[in-house]
Amino acid sequence: MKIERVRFGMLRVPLATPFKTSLRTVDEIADVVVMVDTDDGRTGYGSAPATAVITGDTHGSIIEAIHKVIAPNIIGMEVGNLNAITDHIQKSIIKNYSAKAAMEIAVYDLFGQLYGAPIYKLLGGGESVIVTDITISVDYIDKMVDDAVAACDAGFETLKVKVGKDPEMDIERIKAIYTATADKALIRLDANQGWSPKQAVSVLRALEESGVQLELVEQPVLGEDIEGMKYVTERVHTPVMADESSFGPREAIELIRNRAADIINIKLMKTGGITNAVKIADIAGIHGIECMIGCMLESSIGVAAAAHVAAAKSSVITKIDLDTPSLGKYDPVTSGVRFEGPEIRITDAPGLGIENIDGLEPLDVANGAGRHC
Ligand SMILES: C[C@H](N)C(=O)N[C@@H](CCC(=O)O)C(=O)O
Ligand SMILES: [Mg+2]
Repeated sequence: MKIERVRFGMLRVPLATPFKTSLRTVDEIADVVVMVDTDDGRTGYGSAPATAVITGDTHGSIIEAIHKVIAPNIIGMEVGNLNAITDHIQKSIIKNYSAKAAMEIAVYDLFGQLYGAPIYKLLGGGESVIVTDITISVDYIDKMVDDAVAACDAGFETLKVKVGKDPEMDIERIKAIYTATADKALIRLDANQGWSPKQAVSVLRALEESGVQLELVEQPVLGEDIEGMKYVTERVHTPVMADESSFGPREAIELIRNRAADIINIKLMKTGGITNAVKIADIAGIHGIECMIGCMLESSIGVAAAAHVAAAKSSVITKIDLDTPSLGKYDPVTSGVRFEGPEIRITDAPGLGIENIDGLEPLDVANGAGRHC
């Protein structure tokens, strides 16, 4: 089975309610979809969103990196030589992690099809049902409380509450949500880099002193501020998780060495795909550090790949934030991994098990389509 060509599509799914973080507000999932075709008529699927404020990637940059650089480097390669292909993907261009992730996901999908096994089994196997949290967007307090209560009623037992807009308001937001959802849900916070180190310590200490129990706080300060992460980690009881501070294995090692975070959030769009995600889980495992697997606001194609990694690495990846398929008005993918409220069920279909993607709009990239968006 040889890689013959790469095609592109755009996939858009409206959200049930806008997704709001300290960094951005979004009302639709919009992914570049890659279809990697083989000489024996198979197609592997991968996808990537434009999360410019986190990864620096746009739809145009994802398409250009794949079309001009990554695809020409792997066309003609045997799918069975997975390690050689992922090596080519990673080394063909620096950064461009979302483009690399989309391509790796598609190639792993093909690898699974080649051997007739789901990706999580090829990664070592594991439990095929995992449980995700759900995001509560940052908003007016009443709206956040209503969203949190509705999420609990829908069966979610862990809420990932977005903060980082205004420290004083954030304290009030969390106290109100904590009271309204008492004993029904575990609360994790994500400040998306919105606080200074001193603000983070003061907000978290205020919450701790008022008896609010938090599971963890994600990325309290700027991603590049490793000293700031360490400052917060050393001064609060609440476990601190690195998200924007941790992209690939190198950043994970630096964070662990500096004791700058207690937990690492692995996302395929930051690692450049499955290979580095597994490496980070292994590095963290060696150091006794737990990980979360997360996602960007992205389609269920990329999230399905992350679910396979989570299932295979469950001894280290103990926290799951794979909620975007639940935030969309519908799931355009109706086979493979199933997203049913908090439960994510991985089927034993080969690779990712994707048969069809509803509403996928083909992009004629060779003739210039999509490369300027
Ligand atoms: C969607 C997920 N729950 C999440 O919050 N992911 C990111 C933000 C992604 C985005 O802005 O697209 C995170 O910061 O953890
Ligand atoms: Mg985060």
